[in-house]
Amino acid sequence: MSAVLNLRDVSVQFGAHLALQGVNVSMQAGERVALVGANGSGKSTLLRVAHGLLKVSHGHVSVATDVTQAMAFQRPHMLRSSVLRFVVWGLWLQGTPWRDAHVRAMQALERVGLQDIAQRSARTLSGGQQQRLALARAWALQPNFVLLDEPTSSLDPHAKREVERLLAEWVAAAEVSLLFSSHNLGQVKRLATRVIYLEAGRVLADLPVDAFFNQPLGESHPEAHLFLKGELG
Ligand SMILES: Nc1ncnc2c1ncn2[C@@H]1O[C@H](COP(=O)(O)OP(=O)(O)OP(=O)(O)O)[C@@H](O)[C@H]1O
Repeated sequence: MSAVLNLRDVSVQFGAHLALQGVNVSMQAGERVALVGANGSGKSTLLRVAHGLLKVSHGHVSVATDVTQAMAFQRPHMLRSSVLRFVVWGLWLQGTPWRDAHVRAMQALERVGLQDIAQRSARTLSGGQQQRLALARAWALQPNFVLLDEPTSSLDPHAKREVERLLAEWVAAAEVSLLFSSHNLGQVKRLATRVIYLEAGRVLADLPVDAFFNQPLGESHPEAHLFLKGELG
């Protein structure tokens, strides 16, 4: 297996605040890694660093050269455009010719069940539809490394299940590596192969998913243990 992502001793500073501190993470191709931790623990920052959107203040980041990345954001920024255009635009930026981009965008919209509203303004979509649109946009790029920032946050239970089902289908059908943040520990159990627990910008636990949930973490990782108890209790 080869590393798709390697963060070595990475720190990110915003003013006086350290959002990430001495983070070491190496991800192999095909891994599905969940980032968990309280609000403000650094999950989104780590995702943005991995996607090259944020420069690190210290340390080193490398991404394998054969990797095609796509990221879907927690609150996707909807352009003043149609649903279809929103997806086409991502492909066009990637260098896909306009006509091919249209075909692939429609396929991606069908995949997430938005084909019937392809001409609607993206801004008029519900939260769940916007999350599905963000997935379609990422999907259309045919990435082999997908980064998702809380893919089902603020969705109702039905929409949550629906988006999660799409995600599970996607990662099962394609050889993709997945790095995602989530506050939904059930979802983490269902989708992840490995869990990284962050607190105040530091990695406090980095374990296979079974070990994270089943091992008594109390002695080895007291903070992660308390977090789990709080979230599950
Ligand atoms: N652009 C920025 N400028 C200043 N501070 C920032 C910026 N982005 C993030 N931070 C701070 O860095 C810390 C980590 O933020 P981050 O968004 O990575 O946390 P998170 O774990 O994703 O939180 P949440 O669960 O609420 O999404 C927070 O204290 C946040 O306020």
